Amino acid sequence: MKKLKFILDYAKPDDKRIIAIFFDVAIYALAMLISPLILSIMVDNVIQGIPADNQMITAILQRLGGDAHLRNNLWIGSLLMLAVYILIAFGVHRRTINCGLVSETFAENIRNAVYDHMQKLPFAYHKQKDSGDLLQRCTSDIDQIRRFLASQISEMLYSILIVCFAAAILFSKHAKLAAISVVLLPLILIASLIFYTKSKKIFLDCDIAESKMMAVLQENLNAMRVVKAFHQEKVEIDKFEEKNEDYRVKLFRLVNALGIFWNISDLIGMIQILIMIIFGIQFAVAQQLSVGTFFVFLTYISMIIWPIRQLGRILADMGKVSVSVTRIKEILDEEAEDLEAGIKPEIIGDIVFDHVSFNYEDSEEHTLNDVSFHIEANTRVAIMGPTGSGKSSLIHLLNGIYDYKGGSIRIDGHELRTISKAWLRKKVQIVLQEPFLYSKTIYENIHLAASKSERDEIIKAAKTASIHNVIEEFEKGYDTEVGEKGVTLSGGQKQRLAIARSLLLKSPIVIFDDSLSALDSKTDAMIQDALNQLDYPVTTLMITHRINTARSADLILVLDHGKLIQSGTHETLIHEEGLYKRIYEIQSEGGESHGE
Ligand SMILES: Nc1ncnc2c1ncn2[C@@H]1O[C@H](COP(=O)(O)OP(=O)(O)OP(=O)(O)O)[C@@H](O)[C@H]1O
Repeated sequence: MKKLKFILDYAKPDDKRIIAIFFDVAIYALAMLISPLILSIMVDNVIQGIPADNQMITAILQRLGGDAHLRNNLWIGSLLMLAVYILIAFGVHRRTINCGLVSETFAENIRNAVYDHMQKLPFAYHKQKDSGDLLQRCTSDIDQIRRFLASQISEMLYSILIVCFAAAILFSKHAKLAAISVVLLPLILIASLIFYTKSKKIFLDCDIAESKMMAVLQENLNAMRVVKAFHQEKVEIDKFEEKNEDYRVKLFRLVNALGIFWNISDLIGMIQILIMIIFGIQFAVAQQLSVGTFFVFLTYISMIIWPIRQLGRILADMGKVSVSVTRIKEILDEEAEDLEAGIKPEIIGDIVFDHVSFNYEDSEEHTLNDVSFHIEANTRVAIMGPTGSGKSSLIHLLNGIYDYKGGSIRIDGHELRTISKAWLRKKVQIVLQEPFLYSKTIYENIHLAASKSERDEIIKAAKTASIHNVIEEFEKGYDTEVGEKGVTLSGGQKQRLAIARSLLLKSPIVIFDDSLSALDSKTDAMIQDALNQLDYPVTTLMITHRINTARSADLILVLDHGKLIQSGTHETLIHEEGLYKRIYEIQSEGGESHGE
């Protein structure tokens, strides 16, 4: 019931639309039931001249000019049949449109709701979740419900109307033959229910096999660079073929099971029709049944068998819809981040870490352990340390992507947790090591977060990031498309574009997450000079493995295993026994240690 309410909440069908669907299905079912009746009247009462045993039929025949007139003008009967067929087409057409409107409205609303909600979920949620699974929930699961709304619900209604009315008409015409005509139908119903209950696992296996195949495909497309670099084409092809083969086998099992079910139910259905024909002929010979009524029996029984065979299918689909609703609800039930809650103070950029500790949800160990330091506003800080020492984790605490577990982080004296996340993320910019660029123009990519910026501000930011000259060399300059549709930028060019994008916001705190790593020393130095000459105060934090980048910093923080093991300036640290001095010595000898 809750799940139905969930579907209706998003489908938002108004009462008029629901009434219209009932009306369309009723017209369709009625017309389907009337057409064999007209044929039967034509055969019995018009062509054979047998008097009608029903007052209403007699009255209608008389209104149309009487049996003799109709016999001489058979086109009148044909015209009536045509009108009924037009009614059937009208009912089906209207039903498709109205059900389509409800199902498509549902799909659009739920897609928007899920997408909207996913944007507001914390980064930690996205990090934990498999993106392929999320994608499947947003596409296949929604489509499963959409298809059910588009066809199965009206089909169910149609089946109920047809089965009830056809059975009632048959029993009113010839109760004995009617009873004989439905004697095997419970068998078909039972076969259908058993089949769809038993085959649930086969359906599920198919879905799982398909999603595994899609996961390999998705991973392969994302990792194409690694595949090529390590010559893994053959391994990848084998991996895909294995999953594809598994999917084919599961699908074949399903097709096979479906084939067996359809054949068995076809056979029972045909035996049922045969039984009806044998008894019907006997009743006809005994003058207890007219040819027209016999024809009505034949048509109605075929019409009843189909919905009964389908019932199991509809129930199985209802099971799948229920699973899909649960999977979509799981996303929507996740608690969204309240980005606006909190204070919005002016920020200059004074940062204090006071005995800060942090660990990820899925990890018991401290990623950062009792880290304390003070960064004065408008200074430049280098963060160094071996890989996995906690550098990136530390900076992600600073813009509220993750929440610290112990201690206190204060920006300009304000406890970080009390500051609105939306506000904080405007004030603390992170330039990632591997920045993401949209498939848009260079201009739009830089312009992204600071939509109000003028063109000259964009050019100024690009100059500071030492990318302006490169952009100018492209034929379309700032209007050059990047990504899938356009030029491919080098790692260093992407980093510089991302730096320009971040600088445009003029945030008081800018963090470079090893985002100068793909630049040569000359460009690195040029950017640092430009940063020193910014016409507004900015506190800069740079994660780096290079002594050359760190040496001019006002403060160098050295992390190891989540602890702050050294802090000071280049001059003090090279005279102190420790990791910094070792890295310095190795890099001075000509090599570049990456802090290992
Ligand atoms: N999302 C996550 N969930 C669980 N553990 C994580 C997550 N991200 C990082 N870690 C773990 O936290 C520790 C610190 O990682 P972090 O990325 O902060 O190190 P780092 O110093 O920036 O390393 P690198 O120089 O290689 O980027 C590592 O042991 C890492 O495996």
